[in-house]
Amino acid sequence: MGVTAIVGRNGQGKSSIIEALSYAITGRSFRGAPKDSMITKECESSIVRANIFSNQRELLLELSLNRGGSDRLLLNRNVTPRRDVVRAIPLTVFTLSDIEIVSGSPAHRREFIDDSLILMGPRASETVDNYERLLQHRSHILKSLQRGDGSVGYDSLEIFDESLAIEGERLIRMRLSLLSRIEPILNELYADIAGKGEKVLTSYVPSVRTNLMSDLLDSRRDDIRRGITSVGPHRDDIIFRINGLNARYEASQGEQRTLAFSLKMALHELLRSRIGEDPIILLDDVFSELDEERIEKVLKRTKSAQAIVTTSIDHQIDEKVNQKLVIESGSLL
Ligand SMILES: Nc1ncnc2c1ncn2[C@@H]1O[C@H](COP(=O)(O)OP(=O)(O)OP(=O)(O)O)[C@@H](O)[C@H]1O
Repeated sequence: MGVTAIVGRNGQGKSSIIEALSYAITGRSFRGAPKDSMITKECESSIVRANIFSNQRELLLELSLNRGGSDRLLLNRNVTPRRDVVRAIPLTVFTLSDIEIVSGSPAHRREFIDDSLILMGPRASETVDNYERLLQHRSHILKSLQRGDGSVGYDSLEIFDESLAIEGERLIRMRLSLLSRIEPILNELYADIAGKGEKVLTSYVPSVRTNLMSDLLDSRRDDIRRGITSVGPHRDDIIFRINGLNARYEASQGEQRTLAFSLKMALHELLRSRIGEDPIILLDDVFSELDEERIEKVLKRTKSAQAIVTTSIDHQIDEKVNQKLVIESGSLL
């Protein structure tokens, strides 16, 4: 347990270590980077090998990535499906771009809440997937009705919209329920880091005016003309208010980052109570806009877990973490 800091100047490979670890576990780059950029230039493959202590067990995780070929994911030397690895090694990752959950477009907040739902269990995960699949299907139907190529009839939308409305309403209910569980933890965390008396309120902003089925019906003609579904959870937003002010527009960068961190950590706490242990925490270069006091509070919050943090700020970091490693030109000294 405890915090390991990886310290180094810009461009030495700090983010690459965090990215390699989270890519090996989740199969996704938090920078949105394609697989090929995970392989050293002019090389054909790369290997991530990590000894991980998770679920009270020592695990050996090995991922080999091959340019233009298929990849191999091994857990304790056995080929293992990605979803089993994700389940075996719960993870909380917080990076610079997570500020966009607060400062970015509504799509970032929807992605945060849906990704969080996926971690909450198979039922929620299935609802997120089903809605996404149905929405894509509806988009195909709308486009072919728009073209008028006769491949689908208008009445196919009738049956289809019923399923979409049921799944969409279910997704909204799940998002609302998760938000109501996140909010008290978020408040506790935010007030601890930012100062007592700071109050965060979350509100869900639905695109639905009456109920989803009748709104789909009302907008059907327009949707066919535009080829898109104009109403549903994929058009909703979440507003975070700090002391009454909309954090997207009115909070400082430091406040936005603190709020984004508190959100991720609130989810971390929910996950911990679900699985009975702390997920591993990876924090990539997130201290830049935070003052000394906030950095200390953030680190204190991660101490009960196994955490790796990267930073270029070496100033007194040794006193705040359990061990410090220095990185230079891609190698840990
Ligand atoms: N596929 C690749 N092949 C070779 N070098 C790469 C590849 N992808 C990234 N690099 C290089 O690796 C170096 C380390 O990048 P990384 O983002 O890990 O640095 P960092 O220490 O986190 O820097 P910063 O503090 O600026 O965020 C960069 O110079 C980058 O250009």
